Amino acid sequence: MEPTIYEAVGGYDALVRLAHAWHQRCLADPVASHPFGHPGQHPDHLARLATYWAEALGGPADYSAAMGDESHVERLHAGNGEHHDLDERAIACFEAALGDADLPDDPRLHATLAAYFRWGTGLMARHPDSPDDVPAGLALPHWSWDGPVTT
Ligand code: HEM
Repeated sequence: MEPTIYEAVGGYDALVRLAHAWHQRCLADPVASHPFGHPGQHPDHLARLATYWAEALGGPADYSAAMGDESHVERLHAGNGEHHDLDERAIACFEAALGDADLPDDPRLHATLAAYFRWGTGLMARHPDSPDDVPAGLALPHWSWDGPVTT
């Protein structure tokens, strides 16, 4: 059977490296650094982000089991107005981070991860007006080698 994206990238540890690399790229960017570094953000942000990505990419469902659902995550990102420039900068930082994180040198894997992140950024931007607009009980969305998983 074909490996999951989670397996192909190298599992949780590889996704933690990717989360760190993305965060470093964002912090170094004049636009993408703005959302980060405010007081009150979760101290385990990068581990939680990697756990979320693991689940979305075919790994264990630990985020949903222990941390939250999609509604929780989208509420964290909601209510900041439209911010297309920020989103594009964050996507560019992610694409650069793919080269920083010591991942398998596999162009299909890199393209799949980049497509996932672009899609995910769109999901996070769905509720610009208020976190109250995010419906309750959303399931964490999954991404496959063929794009979004629809159940
Ligand atoms: C424009 C792009 C993005 C920006 C600027 C951004 C920013 C942030 C910030 C500032 C936090 C910390 C929130 C807090 O603790 O108060 C956060 C948490 C998080 N973000 Fe994003 N994010 C972006 C895209 C994404 C994408 C594409 C995903 C998933 C595919 C994602 C998943 C998460 C998760 C899982 C958390 C942690 C939630 C938790 O603490 O349980 N983010 N993000």
